[in-house]
Amino acid sequence: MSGVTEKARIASFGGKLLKLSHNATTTRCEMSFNLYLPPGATESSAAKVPVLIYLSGLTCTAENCSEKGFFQHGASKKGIAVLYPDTSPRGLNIEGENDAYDFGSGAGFYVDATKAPYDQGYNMYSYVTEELPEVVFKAFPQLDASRVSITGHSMGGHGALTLFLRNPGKYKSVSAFAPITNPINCPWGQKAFNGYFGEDQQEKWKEHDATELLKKWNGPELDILIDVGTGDNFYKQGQLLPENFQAAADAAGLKGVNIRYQPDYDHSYYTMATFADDHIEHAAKYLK
Ligand SMILES: N[C@@H](CCC(=O)N[C@@H](CS)C(=O)NCC(=O)O)C(=O)O
Repeated sequence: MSGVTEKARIASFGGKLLKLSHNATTTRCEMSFNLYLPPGATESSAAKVPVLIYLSGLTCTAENCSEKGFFQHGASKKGIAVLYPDTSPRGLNIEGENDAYDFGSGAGFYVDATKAPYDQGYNMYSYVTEELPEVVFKAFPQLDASRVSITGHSMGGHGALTLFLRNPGKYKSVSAFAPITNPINCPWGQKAFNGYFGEDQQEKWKEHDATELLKKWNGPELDILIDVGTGDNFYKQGQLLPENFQAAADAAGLKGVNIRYQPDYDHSYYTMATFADDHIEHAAKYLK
């Protein structure tokens, strides 16, 4: 596999979960990622397999969702590969990068930092939209680069929504679990954008804010599935702000934002595991 090191191959729901790594240029370090290949998705398979990218939340690596998100269950049935990237560069030795759970390591926020010192490698936007797919599609010719969807949780839900809304047509569909939908107006987002862009870069902040991006959307009709648990403490604390996202859609006359408030569900992977099949089904409508 060109440039990709395989560290483990684990049988899962009839397919294989591969634990992989590669040396990334954009993030200036070795990046780990996981890839689920559904049954039959071998190099010699006649038909190529579409891909769903799952972006994880704060503190996560590629492992969290692979181990307990239950995406492989639906992906196996639908014949969809799942790509699980890491959430930040690792070990760059930037001062302070390991000091907090919500900034730096494990908290790349799917942006390209422009403020020093984080501009030295914190480029998760370019990594996820360009470098990682390039590496993966080269190493795994059984995957179909023309059929890619995106989903994610919390910070990764913000990543999924913003990558989709910034790149009309690049992803066939988008969905999210408990996404940070209006980072410029919540503590997590403000801390991250302050550190990665700088306080004086408000226009730049808006370029990575799903609610702001929605206001300017002029792509095809939307069909966005979002699940938020009413028992989610981060929702209750105003970190996710799905009402702002819905209000922006309504004000812009955009149909197709389907936010489901799931009674009692919290911010944990019990929620992803419960609704993963629905999100696979949503992606499959556009990938198959
Ligand atoms: N560690 C943080 C919580 C961070 C958190 O809940 N992270 C979510 C994503 S935003 C997560 O998926 N954590 C890892 C897990 O549950 O496996 C805290 O103590 O408040």
